[in-house]
Amino acid sequence: MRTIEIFDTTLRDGEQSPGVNISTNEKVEIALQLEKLGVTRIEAGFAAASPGDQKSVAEVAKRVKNSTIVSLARSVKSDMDKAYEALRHAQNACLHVFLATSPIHREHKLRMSKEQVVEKAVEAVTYAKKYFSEVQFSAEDAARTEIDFLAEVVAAVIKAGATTVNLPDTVGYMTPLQYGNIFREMRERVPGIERVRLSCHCHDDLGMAVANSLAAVEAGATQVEGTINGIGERAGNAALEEVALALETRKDFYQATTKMQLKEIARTSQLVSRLTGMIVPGNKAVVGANAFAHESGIHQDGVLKEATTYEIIRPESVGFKSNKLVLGKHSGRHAFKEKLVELGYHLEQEEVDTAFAAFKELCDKKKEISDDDILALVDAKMVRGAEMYRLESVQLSYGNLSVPTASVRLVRADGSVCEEAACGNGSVDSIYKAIDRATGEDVTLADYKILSVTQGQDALGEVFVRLQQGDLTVSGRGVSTDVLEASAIAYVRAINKIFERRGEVLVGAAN
Ligand SMILES: CC(=O)SCCNC(=O)CCNC(=O)[C@H](O)C(C)(C)COP(=O)(O)OP(=O)(O)OC[C@H]1O[C@@H](n2cnc3c(N)ncnc32)[C@H](O)[C@@H]1OP(=O)(O)O
Ligand SMILES: CC(C)C(=O)C(=O)O
Repeated sequence: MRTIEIFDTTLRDGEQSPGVNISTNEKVEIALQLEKLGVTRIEAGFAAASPGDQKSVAEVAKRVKNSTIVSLARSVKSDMDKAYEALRHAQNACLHVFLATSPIHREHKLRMSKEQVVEKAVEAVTYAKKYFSEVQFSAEDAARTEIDFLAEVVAAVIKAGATTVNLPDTVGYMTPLQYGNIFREMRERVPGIERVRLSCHCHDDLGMAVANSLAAVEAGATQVEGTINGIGERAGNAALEEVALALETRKDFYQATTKMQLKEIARTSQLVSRLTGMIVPGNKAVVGANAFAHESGIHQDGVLKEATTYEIIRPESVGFKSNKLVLGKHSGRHAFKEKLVELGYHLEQEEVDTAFAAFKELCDKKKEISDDDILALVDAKMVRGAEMYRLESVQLSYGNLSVPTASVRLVRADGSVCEEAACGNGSVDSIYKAIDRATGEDVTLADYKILSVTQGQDALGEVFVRLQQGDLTVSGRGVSTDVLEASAIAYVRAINKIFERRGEVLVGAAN
């Protein structure tokens, strides 16, 4: 089994994400977490970019002990001098010097011939070696470089003393097969290449950064570069947590592993997201909020019976507490019952079925069902005595210049129907007057409270009412995604309690 070294560039290439600017203290905090995560190298910045970047590299170099600290530098002496200054106090340091090799970059950006590129690369590595025993050379845009010329540059920098050679797919142009072939070609063509670390660095412009990195590993790369959560220039870099998990989960195939402490992945991802402001998409592999969430009934049933039916990674193995069964309209009875037990309900099958039917109705109105929704729903369905009246429908005509008018349709316990309409001072008042007419009851509304049980625009609204009739005081509670419907339900339930309290016999129970 080979051990692949992990080179983390969250603090350098990751910080090249538009809009991201990480302070020195934040960089130190992330670097210490990366050290815990067990990455081999931490690229702390580009010391020559600004005094702030130089300071950050220096602080990280002072604080981190177990990972090698790296600074990037152009093949320019003044850049390398600044990197040296920043890295002086590091326990283990590496200078990362780069120069583009592809025809596009040579012609348009550097305006250099092939000969000048080789000469400058060798000169830079030779200069760097005066200060550093570890020197990484990156042939920027290696992936679009003529293969013969790339082999020439790689051979020359190894001869000059580079200890790591990195072959980046700077613009994310490669397919896995093509990128792997570059590594195969270099290993065949360049004598002595086996003595240096061979590194890959992939960008995600075509969504293939992780696949390309793994292809490089298959083809002999010994180091993978990337960032936490895949952040970085443009579409970002290879997400290191994905690379590590692919190697771990498919050890059988890759025959390679890393020294990463996988249990630290969740914490690292959350820290990077918080300090960079780069939100992790819900469906992101390994660290997204949905990566271990199951929504559909068939999957939930499978996972409850045996997690490996639908999970190839144990959430605990990457630092999450557990998987999640998200209740929604695709969920089935198994998951619903499991949730009820988790919430402390032990219901008979018939009650579960009743609550499940109500749950499915709610799902059609609401995207995601929270624990509070379930509590409110079960409470509303189960904790209820026999009823004299059931609200079948409520309709409202409302305009800011007209008097609100409500009509209600109630079903009595004996199955008969009563329908009434009324105007009122407001929507709720008109509904309550219509219910009074329909039931023939003379009651006083002593209290009315409205609460949002759950969060979001489609939250459940909960209404409490207190009614008085002579010496009798009763209360009622209604829950619905519509507060007016909740108001009507609460009122009808309170009226039912008046009948109960008066001891009037109910013929069958409407529900
Ligand atoms: C693929 C990558 O991610 S590479 C890393 C990218 N990261 C960054 O660029 C962040 C830090 N960069 C910076 O702060 C600035 O670009 C600096 C300080 C490095 C340089 O700033 P300036 O001197 O103002 O130059 P500017 O950035 O405008 O242009 C880059 C110059 O470096 C040259 N250059 C680019 N790469 C290299 C290299 N590897 N080695 C030597 N020279 C290089 C360019 O050809 C250009 O030279 P020119 O001025 O002769 O045309
Ligand atoms: C400097 C190199 C490694 C780089 O970031 C790239 O080529 O994308």
